[in-house]
Amino acid sequence: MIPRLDAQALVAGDADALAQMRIAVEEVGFATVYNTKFTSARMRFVLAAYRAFFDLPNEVKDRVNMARTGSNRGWGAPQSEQVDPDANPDYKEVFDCGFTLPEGDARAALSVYASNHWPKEPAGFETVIRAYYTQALEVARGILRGIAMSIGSDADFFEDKFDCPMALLRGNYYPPRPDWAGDKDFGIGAHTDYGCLTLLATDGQPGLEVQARDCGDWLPVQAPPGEFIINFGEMLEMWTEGRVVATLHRVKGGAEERISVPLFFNPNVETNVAPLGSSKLIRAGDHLTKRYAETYVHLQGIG
Ligand SMILES: O=C(O)CCC(=O)C(=O)O
Ligand SMILES: [Fe+2]
Repeated sequence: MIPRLDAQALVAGDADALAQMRIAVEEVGFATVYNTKFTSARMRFVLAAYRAFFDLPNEVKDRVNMARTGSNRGWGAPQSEQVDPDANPDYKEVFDCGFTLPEGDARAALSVYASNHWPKEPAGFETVIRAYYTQALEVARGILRGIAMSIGSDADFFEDKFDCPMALLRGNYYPPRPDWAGDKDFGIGAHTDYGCLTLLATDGQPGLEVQARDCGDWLPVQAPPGEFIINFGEMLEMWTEGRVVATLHRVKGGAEERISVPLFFNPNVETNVAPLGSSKLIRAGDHLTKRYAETYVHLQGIG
């Protein structure tokens, strides 16, 4: 069973919500979350902006193709990412944007803080997506407070490690599963997310499957617009000495097209995500750069 959490109760430190979060982080690796500040109408508006972008002809989207850059901002065409080395490149397409550092911050030279590539059309796309980015970061910060409390840490343990987060906001567009697709073809192949917390909005279409940790079965997970799916990534698993679990998930895809919008809430580049209490150093930026270089086809071999 995937826990279903009340976001506001969680942020307020409500004991039941924290107990459920603890099950989510330690046993399941996933949860769904309701009662955030996002209404279903607001989320439909954001999803519609992504849909309008993905509906453009490929020649138009190609003007912001990330493949011509050394980073991951802009459009990623179908087959531009291979999250599972044992599967074929994913048949989804994506649009990625990231964090803008304060003026003059020297970290702007790093690819994990690369400048965004905004398309000129659809009209208003940049404004809508930037506003969502800012609001989604706030929701993710609140959930991270809840995670910290649920595992017995200070509520603000993560705060200063996420003030300039390498947070990546993605729109995923899954066309109907192509008729040529075989056993090794996925909308997105089986993977764990690279960072700490993923806040995932979807258009309500089914498609996401999560691998049950006990029996290995693939369980469907769904949330309507206005509710979110959350999961925990590799950095948080390392950082908490395996107490928080990063769980495999995938999208095989079905007869209907589908849009999902994950916010990958990754910490500041310099954060040490080595197991707490160990004397090791694992820089968050190094882990993220390595995983990007493994999975984005145009970055393979870089990093
Ligand atoms: O589309 C989904 O539901 C999941 C997407 C996902 O796992 C990802 O983008 O990392
Ligand atoms: Fe994922």
